[in-house]
Amino acid sequence: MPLVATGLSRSFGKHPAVVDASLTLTPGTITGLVGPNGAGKTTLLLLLAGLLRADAGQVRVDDVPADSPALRAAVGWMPDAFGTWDSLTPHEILVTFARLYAIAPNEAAARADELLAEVHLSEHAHRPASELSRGQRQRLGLARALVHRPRILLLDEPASGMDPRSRVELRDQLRAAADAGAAVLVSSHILTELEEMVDHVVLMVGGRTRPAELGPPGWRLRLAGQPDSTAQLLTFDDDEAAAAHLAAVIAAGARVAEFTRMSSGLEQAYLDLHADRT
Ligand SMILES: Nc1ncnc2c1ncn2[C@@H]1O[C@H](COP(=O)(O)OP(=O)(O)OP(=O)(O)O)[C@@H](O)[C@H]1O
Repeated sequence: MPLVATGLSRSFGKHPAVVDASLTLTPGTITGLVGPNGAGKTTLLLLLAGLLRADAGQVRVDDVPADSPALRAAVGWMPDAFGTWDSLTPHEILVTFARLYAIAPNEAAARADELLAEVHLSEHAHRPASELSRGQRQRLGLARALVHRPRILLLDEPASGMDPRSRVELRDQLRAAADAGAAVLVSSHILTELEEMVDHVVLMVGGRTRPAELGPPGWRLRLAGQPDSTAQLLTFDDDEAAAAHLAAVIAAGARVAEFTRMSSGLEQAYLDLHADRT
């Protein structure tokens, strides 16, 4: 278990932003962090990254209490908006961060080239970062987070501002990081997208964490000529079971006009939070 957080709390003045939050990040898995605006997700990510001090609770990595410098060396952190040094180029920015993580100069330059190719910014490698679009900045932020091959990867709304192709690539990049042994935590409001990306979900509401119990996904089946309101809602354990049911319905002579995978278990779990946005 590389990262176990227990009882983390943090207030800003009298306002409790994170209250007794606990979670475990396991190597090789991607965990989603989901909650309404103001739920405390960013504050929790900052506590986990060692970038904000907790009022109470602790973070242990490999069962050793993680003090901030040790934690920061193990963590790759991608904020929701990546602020660049605009007078530097993306290549210089990545080399600078690599050097801060004590990567040797030659290796740092090679790693920067490799990551810029991976996030499709090679063309921009040697132009000022001020020329990057918002989505391109996000991709540079991802490269920055990966530069030292962190064992723990924390990403705050990484897909925001990215175009659809970049989002698909992001999903593949996070899976590759997990397959290489990283423990990944990613916050997002885009539940369908998140569900395709993650292995587990932690819900957050009012500063508190709770594990999400996701039901099986639902399918909607509508026959030709049926009004929308009479469509059947069905649940299946997996795609195979859904496909078998569809085949049987058609074989029995039904004229199926629509067979659609519906809102995910995650979306329902989120709506069940009944949470007020703050
Ligand atoms: N630096 C700060 N000073 C004062 N209050 C803060 C500060 N940072 C966050 N808060 C408050 O703490 C609460 C949690 O904020 P946080 O940014 O962690 O939420 P979030 O879940 O990331 O929200 P969003 O989905 O909108 O990004 C909010 O009520 C916010 O107003």
